[in-house]
Amino acid sequence: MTDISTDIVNNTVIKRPNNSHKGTFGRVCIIGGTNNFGGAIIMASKACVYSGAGLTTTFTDSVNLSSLHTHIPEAMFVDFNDLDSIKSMLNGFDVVLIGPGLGTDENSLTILKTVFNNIQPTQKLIIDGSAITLIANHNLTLPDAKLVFTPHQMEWQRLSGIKISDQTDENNQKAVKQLNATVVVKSHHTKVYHNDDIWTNPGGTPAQATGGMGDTLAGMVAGFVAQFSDTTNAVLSAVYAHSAIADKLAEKQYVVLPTQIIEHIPEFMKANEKKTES
Ligand SMILES: NC(=O)C1=CN([C@@H]2O[C@H](COP(=O)(O)OP(=O)(O)OC[C@H]3O[C@@H](n4cnc5c(N)ncnc54)[C@H](O)[C@@H]3O)[C@@H](O)[C@H]2O)[C@@H](O)CC1
Ligand SMILES: Nc1ncnc2c1ncn2[C@@H]1O[C@H](COP(=O)(O)OP(=O)(O)O)[C@@H](O)[C@H]1O
Ligand SMILES: [Mg+2]
Repeated sequence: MTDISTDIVNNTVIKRPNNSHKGTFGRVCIIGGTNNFGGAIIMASKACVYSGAGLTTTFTDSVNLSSLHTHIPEAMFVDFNDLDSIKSMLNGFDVVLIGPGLGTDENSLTILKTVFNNIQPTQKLIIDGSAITLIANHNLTLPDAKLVFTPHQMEWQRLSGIKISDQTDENNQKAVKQLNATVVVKSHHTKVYHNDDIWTNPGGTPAQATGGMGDTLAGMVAGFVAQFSDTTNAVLSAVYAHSAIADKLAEKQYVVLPTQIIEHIPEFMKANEKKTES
């Protein structure tokens, strides 16, 4: 088992090449936000854009459109009830994140199934929040794609069948291998599992215990995975950055809001970027 360290971030967050453009830094699709969870998809989308993804498109309920664009005009919008658009557009993205505020009703299930039926093996699919609960509730078969899951302990219990009290590294690792995925099990000591490797996140604070904190992390993971070629290191760097920013803010704040973390992502990445071009 290894602690995630600043070294991983320093070697992952590369200096941007001079001749780059938005297409260099990945096309991301973010799907979620039923009419009562609009905030979740806005936070995930904003975190993704602020992490540096080249192009971010948010597929959400149309009731969220004006608030999405008020908070993050850089994100594009598609109505997630337009299943034909999901089918025709999905393959144009390098990274797909599904789940923040997606909800667990029949409509949410239809959207998730549409994504599963159309995703390609070369695409990176990040599965968070309600999407994890839907997979567990409906025993869905996972698609062939490069999978990353970001469950909190209760979602992990639903998906893996391992009770929170039994979520040891040994038990978790067995379940992760069956999923053939990278899994971030979020808690006050977040762990990341990939094949035989296990990492512990050394940071994090109870000041982070507020709704939307995981939606923000999911957006960061999507943004990092879109830009940095090694997916596991990109996931580890996003997990580390999320809590390192929170820890810093918590030195002076009783509670740290997800939206405050988002504002500090570009500054954290600059302070921790690799010193040479690669
Ligand atoms: N502003 C928004 O729109 C928000 C939307 N949200 C969305 O709401 C949906 C449901 O997610 P929830 O997680 O709220 O509900 P869930 O029902 O999936 O899980 C929450 C339950 O898990 C328990 N739990 C046990 N261990 C935990 C741990 N280590 N971390 C977190 N919870 C733990 C909690 O006490 C709680 O009872 C998701 O799609 C999520 O993205 C939430 O993120 C809250 C904010
Ligand atoms: N006490 C804590 N210490 C450290 N990190 C925490 C603590 N409480 C919550 N977090 C972090 O906040 C995030 C919560 O994720 P999640 O429960 O999915 O939030 P939401 O779905 O409301 O956005 C995780 O990254 C978790 O590690
Ligand atoms: Mg969550």
